[in-house]
Amino acid sequence: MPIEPLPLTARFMNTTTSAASLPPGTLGLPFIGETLAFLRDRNFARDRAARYGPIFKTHLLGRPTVFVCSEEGCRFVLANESKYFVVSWPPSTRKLLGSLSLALQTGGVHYQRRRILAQAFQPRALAGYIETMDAICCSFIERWLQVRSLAWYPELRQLTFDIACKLFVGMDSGSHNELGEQFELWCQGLFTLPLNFPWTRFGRARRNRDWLLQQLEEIIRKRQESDDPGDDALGLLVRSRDEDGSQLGLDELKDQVLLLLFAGHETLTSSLVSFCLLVGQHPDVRDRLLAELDRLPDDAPLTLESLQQLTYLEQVLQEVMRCIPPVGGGFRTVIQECELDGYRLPEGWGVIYQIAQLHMNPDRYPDPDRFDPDRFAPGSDNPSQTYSYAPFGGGLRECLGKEFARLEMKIVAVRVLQACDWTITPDQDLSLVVIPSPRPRDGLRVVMRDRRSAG
Ligand code: HEM
Repeated sequence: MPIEPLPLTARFMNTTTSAASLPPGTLGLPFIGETLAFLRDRNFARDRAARYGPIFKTHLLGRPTVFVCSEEGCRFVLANESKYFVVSWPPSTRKLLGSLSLALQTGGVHYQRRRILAQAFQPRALAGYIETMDAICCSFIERWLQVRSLAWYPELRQLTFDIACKLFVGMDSGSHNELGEQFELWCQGLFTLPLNFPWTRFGRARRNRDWLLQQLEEIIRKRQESDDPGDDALGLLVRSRDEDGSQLGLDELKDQVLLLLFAGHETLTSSLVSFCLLVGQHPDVRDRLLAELDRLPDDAPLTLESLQQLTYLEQVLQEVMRCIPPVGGGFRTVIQECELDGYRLPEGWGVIYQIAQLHMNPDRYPDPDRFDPDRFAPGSDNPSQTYSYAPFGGGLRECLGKEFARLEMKIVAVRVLQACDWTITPDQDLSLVVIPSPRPRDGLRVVMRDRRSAG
């Protein structure tokens, strides 16, 4: 997302005066504040924004925190990375990702590493991923059509993990070996209280991290010792040099690869299951998607160009991520006191820019709970070019894998639509679990039928 110049009006400006008041809201109980409600209540931000307005204060994970839910507010936070704000994931996430992970690096090192990692997401690299993504996806679909009745979320999770393992570290069927199991347990600790005991989720996840790093070390060492480190993302990282000409060290490579495996499948699975849910609930949208797919040349391999022509699919995916953003928001710390919309943001406080609430603004999205892909129709007042729409964040830390994610979502969507007719099984809980990323509570149980054999 391009960063537009900021209006330096009196409402959005740095200030060292303490005349401005703190945002409205409550800090909750001593020490734990409102942490438990935040972790358990999916309407936490919605309810408080309705009560206090789009900028409110609370107390989370050990410190006072301001939620920012307005378009201008999100733009201010995202455009002022490193000036007033710096990324600061919760303590459990920080410890499990590792300090050498791009998501935690800041300043010049972050900039430099981002340039290196970005090479794995250039258009030429992306074009080279299509065949693998397509082949893995089609093999999962064949299996689903044989099983016919399944919980889709865990299946989609395996699919995205297999793709990430193959494209990032060259490993086949990652979800079917111990790596997949350990990885799942590690993910479960990412957003928890950082209590390091053998019986806590966080404590177990720390041990899973140690195990995963050992495996990654073996894989990385082999590549480093080989004359040909390979063409996948790991090969690229092993060959890369920073501006001083030095290579990334083993510890950093392990953290960066772990991040890619995580980022490369957790959020993607969420967006795919939401697509299957929402399209399954809207037959009119599915019919329009199928009509668009009929225009794809028969049996021709998918390419970046042919996928680009699927403009209605693009709209549907945008609306899916508006309604159920895979990442609910981003965590920051105020590094220099500033003023936002007349409120003081003190140095040291936490800030969360809230994507989920941003996407529910009725002024931008009339009847915001309605699933309506025509909101993103070309030529209309398309909100995707503004800060009212930010599923991938924005500014210096905009999602590095955005184009990879969009590509994989499109390929899976095309193949699923072409091959499968699915019905959402009644009598299941479709309400969303939101941490670490949204998914239907019962895993989206569906019954499948092969469209191709139905003629
Ligand atoms: C639908 C899928 C995805 C969504 C919605 C998504 C969303 C996001 C968001 C909102 C951020 C910014 C967080 C912040 O502001 O602190 C982010 C960062 C990031 N994403 Fe994604 N992401 C997706 C898929 C991916 C994929 C497939 C990859 C890589 C394989 C990836 C890699 C990253 C990385 C490395 C960062 C950190 C960037 C930095 O700090 O400079 N993401 N993502």
